[in-house]
Amino acid sequence: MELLSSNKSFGGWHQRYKHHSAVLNCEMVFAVYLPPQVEQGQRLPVLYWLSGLTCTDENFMQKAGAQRWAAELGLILVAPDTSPRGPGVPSDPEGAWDFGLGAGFYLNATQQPWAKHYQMHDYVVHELPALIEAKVPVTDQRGISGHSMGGHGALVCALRNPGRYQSVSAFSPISHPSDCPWGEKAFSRYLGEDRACWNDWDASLLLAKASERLPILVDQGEQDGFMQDQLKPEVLEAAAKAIDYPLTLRLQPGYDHSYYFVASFIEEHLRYHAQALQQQQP
Ligand SMILES: N[C@@H](CCC(=O)N[C@@H](CSC=O)C(=O)NCC(=O)O)C(=O)O
Repeated sequence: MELLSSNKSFGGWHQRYKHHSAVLNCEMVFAVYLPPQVEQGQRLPVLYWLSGLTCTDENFMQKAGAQRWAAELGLILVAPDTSPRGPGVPSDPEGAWDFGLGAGFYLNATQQPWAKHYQMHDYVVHELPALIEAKVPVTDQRGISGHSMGGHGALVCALRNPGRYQSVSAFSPISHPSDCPWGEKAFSRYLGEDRACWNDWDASLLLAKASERLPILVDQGEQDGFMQDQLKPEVLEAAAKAIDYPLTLRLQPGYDHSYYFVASFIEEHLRYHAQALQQQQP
C-alpha cells in the first residue's frame, strides 16, 4: 500500500493510503488513525468506521473529532471509502448522490454492471481488515460503527458475521433499507428486483433472526429530517423488542443528521467500543 499523507494528531498519526483492491477491481484510498501508544510498540484494538452517502474516508476523520478520544483510549481507527471509485467504475446514470459512487451500501452487488466493482461488504469485512492486520499493529479485537448508510453498513456487517466483531454501534442508521426510498433504489439496482434477496442486507430483518447477542448502541437525532422516511429506527427497535435483543436506542433531542451530531456523541461511542474491545484482550 502507498502512503499518501501523514499528519500528526493528538500525539498520534492520521495517515491516508492507496492500494489495489482485488475485491473491488480498482484502486482504493482509506484512512487510519494511529494513536500515540503505537509508537511505544503496543498492539491496539481497531474500530472500523463506515461513512454515509456522498462521503469518502475524509468526512469522519475531518469532522467527528474522534482522534482526541482514540488517542486517550488507545484505539486504532480505520475509515474506508464508501464505494469503489476510478476509471471504469459505473455510477448513477443521472449523477444522483444517493446511488453509485459514494453510495456502495456495504453490500455485494449481484447485478450487472454493478457486480464487477460494488462488493463493499467483502471489502470492509475481509479484504481491508486482512491488509490492516498485516501492516498495522492491531490486536484481533475489532469494532465497527458508522453513520447513516454507514450505520446500516456497521449493523449489517456485524449481524451477518457473528464472532467477527466484539463491538458495534451506529449513528442514525438506515435501519430498514428494504422499505425506504434510499434502500429501495440501491437494492433494486445492486441486488435486482426480487425483494427476497434484499432481506440479507437489512439490519432489522437480520436482527430478527440473529444467532449472536452482540449488544448494539444506536444514537439518533430527533430533529433528523431523514428519520421518518429513510432511517426508521422504530423498526429496528421493534425487531429487537420482539426477541429481547440487547439494543440501546437513544433518541437525542434537538440533533439533526449532520456531523455536528456525530461529533457530539463520538466520545461516548469510542468509550463504548474501547470498553468492549479492551475487556476481551488476553
Ligand atoms: N448531498 C446531500 C446530503 C447528503 C448527506 O447528508 N450525506 C450524509 C450522509 S446521509 C446517509 O448516508 C453525510 O454524512 N454527508 C457528509 C458530511 O460531511 O456531512 C444533500 O445535498 O442533501
